[in-house]
Amino acid sequence: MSTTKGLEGVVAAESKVSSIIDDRLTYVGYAIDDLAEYASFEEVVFLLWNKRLPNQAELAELENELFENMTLPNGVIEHFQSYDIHNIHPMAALRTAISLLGLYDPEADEMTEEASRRKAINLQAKVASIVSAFSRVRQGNEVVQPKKGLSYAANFLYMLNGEEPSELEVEAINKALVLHADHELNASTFTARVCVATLSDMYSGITSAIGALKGPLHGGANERVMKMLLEIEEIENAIPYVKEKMTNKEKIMGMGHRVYRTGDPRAKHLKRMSKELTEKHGMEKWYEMSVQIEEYMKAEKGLPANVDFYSASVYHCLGIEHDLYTPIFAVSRFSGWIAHILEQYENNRLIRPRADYVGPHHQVYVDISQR
Ligand SMILES: CC(=O)SCCNC(=O)CCNC(=O)[C@H](O)C(C)(C)COP(=O)(O)OP(=O)(O)OC[C@H]1O[C@@H](n2cnc3c(N)ncnc32)[C@H](O)[C@@H]1OP(=O)(O)O
Ligand SMILES: O=C([O-])CC(=O)C(=O)O
Repeated sequence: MSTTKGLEGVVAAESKVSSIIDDRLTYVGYAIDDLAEYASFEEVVFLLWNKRLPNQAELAELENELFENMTLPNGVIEHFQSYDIHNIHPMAALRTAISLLGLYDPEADEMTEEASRRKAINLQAKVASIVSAFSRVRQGNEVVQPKKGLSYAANFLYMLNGEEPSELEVEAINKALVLHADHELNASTFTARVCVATLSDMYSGITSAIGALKGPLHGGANERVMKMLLEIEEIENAIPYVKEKMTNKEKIMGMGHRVYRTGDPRAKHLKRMSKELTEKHGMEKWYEMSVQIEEYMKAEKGLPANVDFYSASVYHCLGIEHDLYTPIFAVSRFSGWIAHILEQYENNRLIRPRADYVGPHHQVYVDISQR
């Protein structure tokens, strides 16, 4: 048997959700550049789940359903209060909270289209509330209820900070949510599909996917990009810092990608946003430092920046706690995971590859007293 380490280049599913062809990303055939420029996150959610853009009435209905389902069961908030929250990573808390949420849903194992749709709304609505409630509880603040009339992005910031966000803040978060929503068969989406291909339930699929997104080679990279920028501290330290990392064979977070060769088409949108926000907040050094790292890695190693790279300085300017960066990624990616889970259910077959056994053969069992 031949193996492909990391399944590189292996085509493991057919999908109508998103595509990466010649380094161009589309959601259901719509260019990411257009969606990032013009679409609300709710429109993208509708697109990914229904494979078409909504009309006004359909969009209003989805917005309302998401709003109506944002309030969390008390048990989820109480569970945040039940452990040493300061020593818990919010991705671990989110993973457990979603699993817990499944226990409150009498239809968790129901497989009808209608039940799946209700679960999809429930999960997408509540993930923003869970991430913000975790942060509020950790800071010793009251959990904030969503506000009618605000968009999903605005409500997320409102529940997080307890005050209505500015237009620029909403634009930044909406754009980030649109850009992170789906990405073909990335590691966490694949994980979700493998899980539900056993005909397990949607809560299990999403919980598994959160676990995969949490890792630093995937969604966990954005938090580490900010950690790196803070360690670098001043612009003149950037290149020596990167050179030393490369000499030590350490990876530069936010750089490189399994699929993109010329560059990640999402990065330029976040780069623009980073420039605008860092200038507005007098934090230009984070942007300038990032540009230097990006240019060095491209020129010296041929490695382009990925979506995680500039999102770090964007979120930093919005005053978001650094360990919430990956949970924000998850808030957005729920939409893609759900779209893929629905697609998997529609045309399911168990996903079960083989392993090339490379261990010893013909071992003779020896009694424990003789070992
Ligand atoms: C949303 C997302 O998930 S985007 C990705 C987020 N992850 C990161 O930003 C973490 C940093 N990047 C990486 O670790 C990788 O580029 C990945 C995981 C994204 C892709 O990995 P793979 O396709 O498996 O590439 P792999 O890790 O095998 O790297 C190939 C070569 O490029 C080098 N390389 C790849 N990425 C980096 C990096 N960020 N910094 C330094 N060197 C790198 C590797 O060291 C390796 O070099 P070698 O052939 O001399 O040993
Ligand atoms: O596709 C990947 O491997 C990782 C990625 O960029 C994403 O999930 O957005």
